[in-house]
Amino acid sequence: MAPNNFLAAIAILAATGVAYFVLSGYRHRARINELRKQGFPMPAEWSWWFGHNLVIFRYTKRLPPLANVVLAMQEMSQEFTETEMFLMDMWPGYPSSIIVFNPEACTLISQKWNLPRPPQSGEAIKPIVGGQSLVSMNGSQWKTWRSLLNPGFSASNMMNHVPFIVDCVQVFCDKLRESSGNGIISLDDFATRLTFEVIMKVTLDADVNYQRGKHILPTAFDTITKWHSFWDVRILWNPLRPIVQTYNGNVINRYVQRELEKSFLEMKNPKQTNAKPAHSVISLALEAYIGGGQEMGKDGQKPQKLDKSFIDTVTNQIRLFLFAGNDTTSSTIAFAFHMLSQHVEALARLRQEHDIVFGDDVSGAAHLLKENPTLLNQCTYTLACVKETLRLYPPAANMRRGQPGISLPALNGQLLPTEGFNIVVVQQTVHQNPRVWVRPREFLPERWLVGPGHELYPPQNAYRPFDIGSRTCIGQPLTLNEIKIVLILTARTFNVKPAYEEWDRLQEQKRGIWERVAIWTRGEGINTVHGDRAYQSEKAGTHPSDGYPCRVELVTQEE
Ligand code: HEM
Repeated sequence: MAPNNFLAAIAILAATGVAYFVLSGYRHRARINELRKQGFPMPAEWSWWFGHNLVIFRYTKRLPPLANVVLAMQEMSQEFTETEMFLMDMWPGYPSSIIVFNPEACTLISQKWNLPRPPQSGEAIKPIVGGQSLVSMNGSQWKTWRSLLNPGFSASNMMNHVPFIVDCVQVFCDKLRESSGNGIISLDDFATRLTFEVIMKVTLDADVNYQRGKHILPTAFDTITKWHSFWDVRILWNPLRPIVQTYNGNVINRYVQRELEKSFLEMKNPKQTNAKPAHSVISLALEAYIGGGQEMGKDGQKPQKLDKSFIDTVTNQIRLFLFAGNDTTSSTIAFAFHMLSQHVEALARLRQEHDIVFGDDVSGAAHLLKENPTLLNQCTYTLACVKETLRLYPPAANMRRGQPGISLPALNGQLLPTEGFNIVVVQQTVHQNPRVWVRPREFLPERWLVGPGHELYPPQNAYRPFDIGSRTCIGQPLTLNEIKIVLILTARTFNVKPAYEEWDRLQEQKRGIWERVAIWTRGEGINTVHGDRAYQSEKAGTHPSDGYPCRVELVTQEE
């Protein structure tokens, strides 16, 4: 092709692309404008050029710079108490979404209609997970994989993991003990290392000793999540991001696939390899793959080797578990410590429960738990503290795709068409909806122990940190066991006190000249959300700000 023709072809292609973009943008905004005129609830400040993107900016500016975007959504929700849902036109950066905090509508979305997940729920975590996984699958593909992976996460299988989790938490305790009286630590970092160790064992049966040292897999994983954001364009548009994430993704894939081949070999030749009983997620999924001719094997024959598409998808699933099992649980552990540090009466009652269930000898609890994991079920107040922490600091949102012919009933009776929109359930707002929750912003574990009829009794369907329905979080039993074990083995030994004031002073001293000038001209920024310095910040999921700097002290005999 002559150079002139080539340039002309490029110009035509570019002009067609621009025309298509302008036309679809016009069509999109025209539809929103029409809905706006019809009274579809949405922020009043909307424009043909920017949709509602400037509104988000206005709200995020009222929060600390690293506050999670869900906190801005929660603030916005206060303007929509009549409908308990509203539309945000975020095109072209993100599909326009109906933000929902009405518990009754949530039951329709996840339970009654079980709406599909939108493509964005997979795309948003693709750099972390690598490709198709449970989170992005829908229909029969999701069903097949979910039933293959369910056994590994069943409540009964989780009991098999209790002794190992206890061992990991004991290392966590040793580290806290070494830190006591020794300066500020990042509790989020300690908890992240613990939960990574646990999830590696639960999914791959691998001992990585990450709390004490380095390991190639969590290091690669940590690099990927540090280069990840669900919304921050400073990270998302960094040209180096895909290179760093692909390189580290390949490191993880190679590791997971080696483990997969090893388990497959052990399973095919149990006598030769002296294989132990299978408890890990990967072993149980392989067992179903080898044994279950109906779904994964060919013609009912036991497969002799793993096929490529199975290997690739199972690798993505494992990467998903490593991410979800680590990020959400570690932040919840840090927030649970935070809540107990602020509510001494709850901490006292928690300790009392542990005295009753495990006896006065604090050092004996680990052994008792390993011998009899069902003791966990007797710790009802401990569970109540975990539930209340998850109510106030839920780490995950729920996203679904609207469908033709499906309309959401708003609180005021309006019917809102969902076709073409994503639906985002912001758990923070559902969990603190003052219409249905009594004293919504207070940490009150006792609400989980009172009976129906009591004013604190939790309203139906308004508590959904793991969401409800067939797509409920697969990791719920693991999470609850793990955090309960952490509290049982730490609460009577350590006092954890937030050290934000000291931390902020240290950061102030480290400021360079330009930073000081900038602060002198525009003033100190906001660093709390509703008075909470440990607000949910942006680090892949919703972690406590600045990694929860704190000091650890040993509990004295008088306490
Ligand atoms: C505090 C801890 C956790 C919270 C609050 C949480 C929350 C959630 C939520 C809200 C969903 C969406 C459900 C829906 O769309 O209906 C979900 C799904 C999921 N979670 Fe979790 N999660 C946690 C821990 C874990 C752990 C430990 C794992 C795995 C090791 C895990 C794996 C998953 C998976 C695979 C899904 C997708 C399930 C499906 O679509 O079938 N999560 N989680």
